[in-house]
Amino acid sequence: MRVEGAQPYDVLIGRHLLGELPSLLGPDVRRVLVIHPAALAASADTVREDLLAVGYEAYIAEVPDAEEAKTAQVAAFLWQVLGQADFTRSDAIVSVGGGATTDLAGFVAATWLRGIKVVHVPTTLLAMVDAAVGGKTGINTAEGKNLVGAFHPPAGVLCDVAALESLPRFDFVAGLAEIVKTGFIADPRILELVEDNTEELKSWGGAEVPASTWAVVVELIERSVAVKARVVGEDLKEAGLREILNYGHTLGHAVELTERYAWRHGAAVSVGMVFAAELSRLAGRLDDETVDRHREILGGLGLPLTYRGDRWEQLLSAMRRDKKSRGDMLRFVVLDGLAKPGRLEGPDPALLAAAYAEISIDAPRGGPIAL
Ligand SMILES: NC(=O)c1ccc[n+]([C@@H]2O[C@H](COP(=O)([O-])OP(=O)(O)OC[C@H]3O[C@@H](n4cnc5c(N)ncnc54)[C@H](O)[C@@H]3O)[C@@H](O)[C@H]2O)c1
Ligand SMILES: O=C(O)C(=O)C[C@@H](O)[C@H](O)[C@H](O)COP(=O)(O)O
Ligand SMILES: [Zn+2]
Repeated sequence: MRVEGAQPYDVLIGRHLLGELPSLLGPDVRRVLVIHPAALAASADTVREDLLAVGYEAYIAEVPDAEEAKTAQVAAFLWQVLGQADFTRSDAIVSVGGGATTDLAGFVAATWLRGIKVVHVPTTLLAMVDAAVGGKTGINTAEGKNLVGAFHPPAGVLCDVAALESLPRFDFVAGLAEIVKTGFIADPRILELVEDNTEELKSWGGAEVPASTWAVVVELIERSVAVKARVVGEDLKEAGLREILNYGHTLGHAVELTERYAWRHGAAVSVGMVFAAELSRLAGRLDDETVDRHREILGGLGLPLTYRGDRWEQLLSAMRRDKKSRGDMLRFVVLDGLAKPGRLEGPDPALLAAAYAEISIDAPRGGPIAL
Protein backbone atom coordinates (compact mmCIF):
# COMPACT_ATOMS: atom_id res chain seq x y z
CA MET A 1 0.00 0.00 0.00
CA ARG A 2 1.27 3.47 -0.88
CA VAL A 3 1.20 6.45 1.47
CA GLU A 4 1.15 9.62 -0.62
CA GLY A 5 2.45 13.04 0.36
CA ALA A 6 5.67 15.00 -0.04
CA GLN A 7 7.67 11.86 0.81
CA PRO A 8 5.62 8.88 -0.45
CA TYR A 9 6.43 5.40 0.84
CA ASP A 10 5.19 1.82 0.78
CA VAL A 11 3.60 -0.21 3.57
CA LEU A 12 4.14 -3.89 2.75
CA ILE A 13 1.79 -6.37 4.44
CA GLY A 14 2.43 -10.11 4.20
CA ARG A 15 4.78 -12.86 5.32
CA HIS A 16 8.54 -13.27 4.98
CA LEU A 17 9.10 -9.71 3.83
CA LEU A 18 12.51 -9.03 5.40
CA GLY A 19 14.19 -9.49 2.03
CA GLU A 20 12.47 -6.25 0.98
CA LEU A 21 14.35 -4.18 3.57
CA PRO A 22 17.23 -3.09 1.28
CA SER A 23 14.81 -1.84 -1.36
CA LEU A 24 13.01 0.30 1.26
CA LEU A 25 16.31 1.64 2.60
CA GLY A 26 17.34 2.69 -0.89
CA PRO A 27 20.73 2.61 -2.61
CA ASP A 28 22.65 5.30 -0.67
CA VAL A 29 22.47 3.89 2.85
CA ARG A 30 25.67 2.37 4.21
CA ARG A 31 25.23 2.15 8.00
CA VAL A 32 22.07 0.93 9.71
CA LEU A 33 21.16 0.93 13.42
CA VAL A 34 18.57 -1.72 14.33
CA ILE A 35 16.60 -0.68 17.44
CA HIS A 36 14.54 -3.24 19.40
CA PRO A 37 13.28 -4.19 22.88
CA ALA A 38 14.45 -7.43 24.57
CA ALA A 39 11.36 -9.36 23.45
CA LEU A 40 12.41 -8.88 19.80
CA ALA A 41 16.13 -9.60 20.26
CA ALA A 42 16.12 -12.70 18.04
CA SER A 43 14.20 -11.03 15.19
CA ALA A 44 16.36 -7.91 15.38
CA ASP A 45 19.47 -10.05 15.23
CA THR A 46 18.15 -11.77 12.10
CA VAL A 47 17.53 -8.35 10.54
CA ARG A 48 21.07 -7.28 11.41
CA GLU A 49 22.60 -10.51 10.02
CA ASP A 50 20.61 -10.13 6.79
CA LEU A 51 21.81 -6.54 6.40
CA LEU A 52 25.43 -7.52 7.08
CA ALA A 53 25.12 -10.31 4.51
CA VAL A 54 24.18 -7.86 1.76
CA GLY A 55 26.96 -5.42 2.59
CA TYR A 56 25.59 -2.90 5.11
CA GLU A 57 27.53 -1.88 8.20
CA ALA A 58 24.85 -2.92 10.69
CA TYR A 59 24.65 -2.05 14.40
CA ILE A 60 22.11 -3.07 17.00
CA ALA A 61 20.76 -1.32 20.12
CA GLU A 62 18.43 -2.80 22.70
CA VAL A 63 16.03 -0.38 24.39
CA PRO A 64 13.72 -0.81 27.40
CA ASP A 65 10.32 -2.40 26.94
CA ALA A 66 7.09 -0.56 26.15
CA GLU A 67 6.65 3.04 27.45
CA GLU A 68 9.91 2.80 29.41
CA ALA A 69 11.60 3.29 26.04
CA LYS A 70 9.85 6.57 25.26
CA THR A 71 12.05 8.83 27.39
CA ALA A 72 14.60 11.56 26.75
CA GLN A 73 17.22 9.37 28.49
CA VAL A 74 16.74 6.49 26.07
CA ALA A 75 16.74 8.88 23.09
CA ALA A 76 20.02 10.36 24.40
CA PHE A 77 21.51 6.86 24.67
CA LEU A 78 20.64 6.23 21.01
CA TRP A 79 22.08 9.60 19.91
CA GLN A 80 25.29 8.52 21.61
CA VAL A 81 25.29 5.19 19.74
CA LEU A 82 24.75 6.99 16.43
CA GLY A 83 27.48 9.52 17.21
CA GLN A 84 30.01 6.90 18.20
CA ALA A 85 29.33 4.93 14.99
CA ASP A 86 29.66 8.09 12.81
CA PHE A 87 26.14 7.95 11.38
CA THR A 88 25.71 10.50 8.59
CA ARG A 89 22.68 11.79 6.70
CA SER A 90 22.97 8.93 4.22
CA ASP A 91 22.62 6.32 6.98
CA ALA A 92 19.45 4.89 8.50
CA ILE A 93 17.58 3.43 11.46
CA VAL A 94 15.43 0.29 11.39
CA SER A 95 12.97 -0.25 14.24
CA VAL A 96 11.85 -3.77 15.17
CA GLY A 97 9.11 -3.77 17.79
CA GLY A 98 5.76 -2.42 18.91
CA GLY A 99 4.50 1.14 18.78
CA ALA A 100 6.68 2.29 21.66
CA THR A 101 9.79 1.20 19.75
CA THR A 102 8.65 2.69 16.43
CA ASP A 103 7.73 6.00 18.14
CA LEU A 104 11.13 6.19 19.84
CA ALA A 105 13.17 5.08 16.81
CA GLY A 106 11.22 7.47 14.58
CA PHE A 107 11.92 10.33 16.98
CA VAL A 108 15.63 9.56 17.10
CA ALA A 109 15.70 9.37 13.29
CA ALA A 110 13.85 12.70 13.08
CA THR A 111 16.32 14.43 15.38
CA TRP A 112 19.69 12.88 14.45
CA LEU A 113 21.45 15.39 12.14
CA ARG A 114 17.93 16.94 11.84
CA GLY A 115 16.59 13.88 10.09
CA ILE A 116 17.80 10.55 8.72
CA LYS A 117 15.87 7.69 7.16
CA VAL A 118 13.88 5.24 9.25
CA VAL A 119 12.22 2.01 8.15
CA HIS A 120 9.77 0.44 10.59
CA VAL A 121 9.32 -3.30 11.08
CA PRO A 122 6.28 -3.30 13.42
CA THR A 123 5.76 -6.48 15.43
CA THR A 124 2.50 -5.76 17.28
CA LEU A 125 -0.95 -5.52 15.75
CA LEU A 126 -1.20 -1.95 17.01
CA ALA A 127 2.07 -0.87 15.46
CA MET A 128 1.15 -2.48 12.12
CA VAL A 129 -2.22 -0.77 11.84
CA ASP A 130 -1.33 2.57 13.39
CA ALA A 131 1.98 3.50 15.04
CA ALA A 132 4.39 2.58 12.23
CA VAL A 133 2.39 4.39 9.57
CA GLY A 134 1.99 8.14 9.29
CA GLY A 135 5.18 9.67 10.62
CA LYS A 136 4.06 10.75 14.11
CA THR A 137 7.08 10.09 16.34
CA GLY A 138 7.57 10.94 19.97
CA ILE A 139 8.58 10.40 23.55
CA ASN A 140 6.80 11.11 26.85
CA THR A 141 7.68 13.60 29.58
CA ALA A 142 6.65 13.57 33.23
CA GLU A 143 3.74 15.85 32.26
CA GLY A 144 2.24 13.63 29.60
CA LYS A 145 2.16 11.32 26.65
CA ASN A 146 4.02 12.09 23.40
CA LEU A 147 4.62 15.69 24.48
CA VAL A 148 7.94 15.83 22.59
CA GLY A 149 8.12 14.65 19.01
CA ALA A 150 8.20 15.39 15.32
CA PHE A 151 6.40 14.48 12.12
CA HIS A 152 8.93 12.30 10.31
CA PRO A 153 7.50 9.84 7.77
CA PRO A 154 9.33 6.54 7.41
CA ALA A 155 11.04 5.50 4.19
CA GLY A 156 8.94 2.35 4.33
CA VAL A 157 7.05 -0.05 6.61
CA LEU A 158 7.31 -3.85 6.62
CA CYS A 159 4.36 -5.55 8.34
CA ASP A 160 5.37 -9.20 8.53
CA VAL A 161 2.24 -10.71 10.06
CA ALA A 162 4.19 -13.80 11.18
CA ALA A 163 5.41 -11.60 14.07
CA LEU A 164 1.89 -11.77 15.51
CA GLU A 165 2.37 -15.48 16.23
CA SER A 166 4.36 -14.67 19.36
CA LEU A 167 2.30 -11.65 20.42
CA PRO A 168 0.54 -12.23 23.76
CA ARG A 169 -3.28 -12.21 23.59
CA PHE A 170 -3.31 -9.17 25.90
CA ASP A 171 -1.32 -7.11 23.36
CA PHE A 172 -3.21 -8.49 20.37
CA VAL A 173 -6.50 -7.33 21.92
CA ALA A 174 -5.03 -3.92 22.78
CA GLY A 175 -4.21 -3.52 19.07
CA LEU A 176 -7.81 -4.32 18.17
CA ALA A 177 -8.86 -1.13 19.98
CA GLU A 178 -7.17 1.04 17.31
CA ILE A 179 -8.74 -1.12 14.60
CA VAL A 180 -12.18 -0.58 16.15
CA LYS A 181 -11.39 3.16 16.32
CA THR A 182 -10.77 3.12 12.57
CA GLY A 183 -14.09 1.33 12.10
CA PHE A 184 -16.04 3.98 14.01
CA ILE A 185 -14.36 6.98 12.37
CA ALA A 186 -14.11 5.77 8.77
CA ASP A 187 -14.76 2.16 7.81
CA PRO A 188 -17.85 0.44 9.32
CA ARG A 189 -17.01 -2.83 7.50
CA ILE A 190 -14.23 -3.17 10.08
CA LEU A 191 -16.86 -3.17 12.82
CA GLU A 192 -18.85 -5.92 11.08
CA LEU A 193 -15.72 -8.04 10.69
CA VAL A 194 -14.92 -7.64 14.38
CA GLU A 195 -18.52 -8.37 15.39
CA ASP A 196 -18.62 -11.50 13.24
CA ASN A 197 -15.31 -12.83 14.59
CA THR A 198 -15.25 -11.60 18.19
CA GLU A 199 -14.64 -14.97 19.82
CA GLU A 200 -11.81 -15.92 17.44
CA LEU A 201 -10.14 -12.52 17.83
CA LYS A 202 -10.40 -12.25 21.61
CA SER A 203 -8.95 -15.72 22.10
CA TRP A 204 -5.92 -15.01 19.88
CA GLY A 205 -3.48 -17.90 20.06
CA GLY A 206 -0.78 -16.92 17.58
CA ALA A 207 0.56 -19.91 15.66
CA GLU A 208 -2.50 -22.03 16.62
CA VAL A 209 -4.92 -19.70 14.87
CA PRO A 210 -6.90 -21.19 11.94
CA ALA A 211 -6.37 -19.88 8.41
CA SER A 212 -9.86 -18.33 8.36
CA THR A 213 -8.99 -16.14 11.37
CA TRP A 214 -5.65 -15.13 9.82
CA ALA A 215 -7.57 -14.02 6.74
CA VAL A 216 -9.80 -11.81 8.90
CA VAL A 217 -6.78 -10.36 10.72
CA VAL A 218 -5.02 -9.54 7.44
CA GLU A 219 -8.18 -7.87 6.11
CA LEU A 220 -8.47 -5.83 9.33
CA ILE A 221 -4.83 -4.75 8.99
CA GLU A 222 -5.24 -3.83 5.32
CA ARG A 223 -8.44 -1.86 5.92
CA SER A 224 -6.98 0.01 8.89
CA VAL A 225 -3.76 0.87 7.07
CA ALA A 226 -5.76 2.00 4.04
CA VAL A 227 -7.68 4.52 6.18
CA LYS A 228 -4.55 5.72 7.92
CA ALA A 229 -2.65 6.03 4.64
CA ARG A 230 -5.44 8.09 3.08
CA VAL A 231 -5.71 10.43 6.07
CA VAL A 232 -2.00 11.06 6.65
CA GLY A 233 -1.40 11.28 2.89
CA GLU A 234 -3.78 14.26 2.90
CA ASP A 235 -2.82 15.87 6.22
CA LEU A 236 0.59 14.79 7.54
CA LYS A 237 0.93 17.55 10.12
CA GLU A 238 -2.57 17.32 11.63
CA ALA A 239 -3.85 20.64 10.35
CA GLY A 240 -7.39 19.26 10.37
CA LEU A 241 -8.44 15.89 8.92
CA ARG A 242 -5.75 13.89 10.73
CA GLU A 243 -7.31 14.73 14.10
CA ILE A 244 -9.93 12.06 13.43
CA LEU A 245 -7.26 9.42 14.16
CA ASN A 246 -7.19 10.83 17.69
CA TYR A 247 -10.75 9.63 18.46
CA GLY A 248 -10.75 8.35 22.06
CA HIS A 249 -7.23 9.61 22.73
CA THR A 250 -7.96 12.80 24.71
CA LEU A 251 -9.16 10.84 27.72
CA GLY A 252 -7.14 7.75 26.72
CA HIS A 253 -3.78 9.47 27.02
CA ALA A 254 -4.87 11.02 30.34
CA VAL A 255 -5.72 7.54 31.65
CA GLU A 256 -2.29 6.25 30.56
CA LEU A 257 -0.55 9.07 32.43
CA THR A 258 -2.73 8.65 35.53
CA GLU A 259 -1.94 4.92 35.53
CA ARG A 260 1.78 5.66 35.05
CA TYR A 261 1.64 3.59 31.83
CA ALA A 262 0.61 0.38 33.59
CA TRP A 263 -2.27 0.23 31.08
CA ARG A 264 -1.57 -0.57 27.44
CA HIS A 265 -2.31 2.29 25.05
CA GLY A 266 -5.06 0.32 23.30
CA ALA A 267 -6.84 -0.39 26.59
CA ALA A 268 -6.80 3.30 27.55
CA VAL A 269 -8.05 4.29 24.09
CA SER A 270 -10.92 1.82 24.52
CA VAL A 271 -12.17 3.69 27.61
CA GLY A 272 -11.46 6.97 25.84
CA MET A 273 -13.68 5.98 22.91
CA VAL A 274 -16.61 5.10 25.19
CA PHE A 275 -16.16 8.51 26.84
CA ALA A 276 -16.01 10.29 23.46
CA ALA A 277 -19.14 8.42 22.32
CA GLU A 278 -21.01 9.42 25.50
CA LEU A 279 -19.84 13.01 25.04
CA SER A 280 -21.15 12.91 21.47
CA ARG A 281 -24.50 11.55 22.68
CA LEU A 282 -24.88 14.07 25.52
CA ALA A 283 -24.05 16.90 23.09
CA GLY A 284 -27.01 15.71 21.01
CA ARG A 285 -24.85 14.54 18.14
CA LEU A 286 -24.82 10.73 18.34
CA ASP A 287 -27.63 8.17 18.60
CA ASP A 288 -27.93 5.73 21.52
CA GLU A 289 -27.51 2.74 19.23
CA THR A 290 -24.01 3.75 18.04
CA VAL A 291 -22.96 4.50 21.62
CA ASP A 292 -24.18 1.06 22.72
CA ARG A 293 -22.29 -0.48 19.79
CA HIS A 294 -19.05 0.90 21.26
CA ARG A 295 -19.70 -0.96 24.51
CA GLU A 296 -20.79 -4.14 22.77
CA ILE A 297 -17.77 -4.35 20.44
CA LEU A 298 -15.05 -3.19 22.83
CA GLY A 299 -16.53 -5.02 25.83
CA GLY A 300 -17.04 -8.13 23.68
CA LEU A 301 -13.30 -8.17 23.00
CA GLY A 302 -12.56 -7.87 26.72
CA LEU A 303 -11.36 -4.27 26.48
CA PRO A 304 -12.11 -1.93 29.40
CA LEU A 305 -15.13 0.40 29.20
CA THR A 306 -14.88 2.22 32.54
CA TYR A 307 -12.40 4.07 34.72
CA ARG A 308 -12.22 5.00 38.38
CA GLY A 309 -14.48 7.88 39.38
CA ASP A 310 -12.07 9.44 41.87
CA ARG A 311 -9.55 10.59 39.22
CA TRP A 312 -11.60 13.15 37.25
CA GLU A 313 -9.62 16.24 38.33
CA GLN A 314 -6.32 14.53 37.47
CA LEU A 315 -7.66 13.45 34.09
CA LEU A 316 -8.98 16.94 33.31
CA SER A 317 -5.61 18.43 34.12
CA ALA A 318 -3.81 15.94 31.84
CA MET A 319 -6.32 16.55 29.02
CA ARG A 320 -5.46 20.27 29.01
CA ARG A 321 -2.06 19.30 27.56
CA ASP A 322 -3.61 17.28 24.74
CA LYS A 323 -2.21 18.33 21.35
CA LYS A 324 -5.66 19.22 20.07
CA SER A 325 -6.12 21.85 22.83
CA ARG A 326 -5.81 25.46 21.80
CA GLY A 327 -4.95 27.75 24.70
CA ASP A 328 -7.45 27.05 27.48
CA MET A 329 -9.89 25.38 25.07
CA LEU A 330 -10.24 21.61 25.22
CA ARG A 331 -11.10 20.02 21.88
CA PHE A 332 -12.46 16.52 21.30
CA VAL A 333 -13.01 14.32 18.29
CA VAL A 334 -16.65 13.22 18.49
CA LEU A 335 -19.01 11.34 16.20
CA ASP A 336 -22.01 12.83 14.39
CA GLY A 337 -22.92 9.30 13.29
CA LEU A 338 -21.13 6.18 12.18
CA ALA A 339 -18.01 7.13 10.18
CA LYS A 340 -18.92 10.82 10.60
CA PRO A 341 -16.23 12.30 12.85
CA GLY A 342 -16.59 15.89 14.01
CA ARG A 343 -15.08 18.21 16.63
CA LEU A 344 -16.45 19.43 19.95
CA GLU A 345 -14.65 22.60 21.01
CA GLY A 346 -14.64 24.10 24.49
CA PRO A 347 -17.46 21.93 25.90
CA ASP A 348 -19.25 23.03 29.05
CA PRO A 349 -17.43 21.46 32.04
CA ALA A 350 -20.79 20.07 33.20
CA LEU A 351 -21.16 18.19 29.91
CA LEU A 352 -17.70 16.69 30.30
CA ALA A 353 -18.43 15.65 33.89
CA ALA A 354 -21.75 14.11 32.79
CA ALA A 355 -20.01 12.07 30.08
CA TYR A 356 -17.43 10.97 32.64
CA ALA A 357 -20.20 9.92 35.04
CA GLU A 358 -21.43 7.53 32.32
CA ILE A 359 -18.10 5.67 32.25
CA SER A 360 -16.84 5.97 35.81
CA ILE A 361 -16.93 3.32 38.50
CA ASP A 362 -16.07 3.25 42.19
CA ALA A 363 -12.32 3.15 42.82
CA PRO A 364 -11.09 -0.45 42.90
CA ARG A 365 -9.84 -1.76 46.22
CA GLY A 366 -6.64 -3.26 44.89
CA GLY A 367 -5.41 -5.24 41.91
CA PRO A 368 -5.19 -4.12 38.30
CA ILE A 369 -8.26 -3.09 36.32
CA ALA A 370 -9.16 -5.18 33.28
CA LEU A 371 -6.48 -5.10 30.56
N1 LIG B 1 2.87 7.21 16.13
C1 LIG B 1 1.61 6.84 16.03
O1 LIG B 1 0.88 7.22 15.11
C2 LIG B 1 1.05 5.92 17.07
C3 LIG B 1 -0.19 5.31 16.84
C4 LIG B 1 -0.69 4.45 17.81
C5 LIG B 1 0.04 4.19 18.96
N2 LIG B 1 1.24 4.79 19.13
C6 LIG B 1 2.06 4.48 20.31
O2 LIG B 1 2.35 3.09 20.28
C7 LIG B 1 2.56 2.62 21.62
C8 LIG B 1 1.77 1.37 21.85
O3 LIG B 1 2.23 0.38 20.94
P1 LIG B 1 2.07 -1.16 21.26
O4 LIG B 1 0.71 -1.45 21.73
O5 LIG B 1 2.62 -1.86 20.10
O6 LIG B 1 2.95 -1.35 22.57
P2 LIG B 1 4.50 -1.72 22.84
O7 LIG B 1 5.40 -1.23 21.82
O8 LIG B 1 4.71 -1.29 24.24
O9 LIG B 1 4.48 -3.32 22.73
C9 LIG B 1 3.67 -4.04 23.62
C10 LIG B 1 4.43 -5.25 24.18
O10 LIG B 1 4.54 -6.24 23.17
C11 LIG B 1 5.89 -6.73 23.11
N3 LIG B 1 6.05 -7.22 21.75
C12 LIG B 1 6.12 -6.50 20.62
N4 LIG B 1 6.09 -7.31 19.55
C13 LIG B 1 6.02 -8.57 20.02
C14 LIG B 1 5.95 -9.84 19.38
N5 LIG B 1 5.88 -9.95 18.06
N6 LIG B 1 5.92 -10.93 20.17
C15 LIG B 1 5.94 -10.82 21.52
N7 LIG B 1 5.97 -9.64 22.18
C16 LIG B 1 6.01 -8.53 21.42
C17 LIG B 1 6.69 -5.53 23.50
O11 LIG B 1 7.98 -5.91 23.91
C18 LIG B 1 5.84 -4.95 24.63
O12 LIG B 1 6.08 -5.62 25.84
C19 LIG B 1 2.17 3.76 22.53
O13 LIG B 1 3.31 4.41 23.00
C20 LIG B 1 1.37 4.67 21.63
O14 LIG B 1 1.43 6.01 22.06
C21 LIG B 1 1.76 5.64 18.21
O1 LIG C 1 -1.70 9.12 13.75
C1 LIG C 1 -2.37 9.89 14.43
O2 LIG C 1 -2.53 11.07 14.11
C2 LIG C 1 -3.01 9.44 15.67
O3 LIG C 1 -3.56 10.23 16.42
C3 LIG C 1 -2.97 7.97 15.95
C4 LIG C 1 -3.08 7.61 17.42
O4 LIG C 1 -3.58 6.29 17.47
C5 LIG C 1 -1.74 7.59 18.12
O5 LIG C 1 -1.90 7.07 19.42
C6 LIG C 1 -0.94 8.87 18.18
O6 LIG C 1 0.35 8.64 18.68
C7 LIG C 1 -1.55 9.92 19.07
O7 LIG C 1 -0.90 11.10 18.81
P1 LIG C 1 -0.91 12.38 19.74
O8 LIG C 1 -0.64 13.49 18.78
O9 LIG C 1 -2.26 12.48 20.39
O10 LIG C 1 0.17 12.18 20.73
ZN1 LIG D 1 -3.40 5.51 19.44
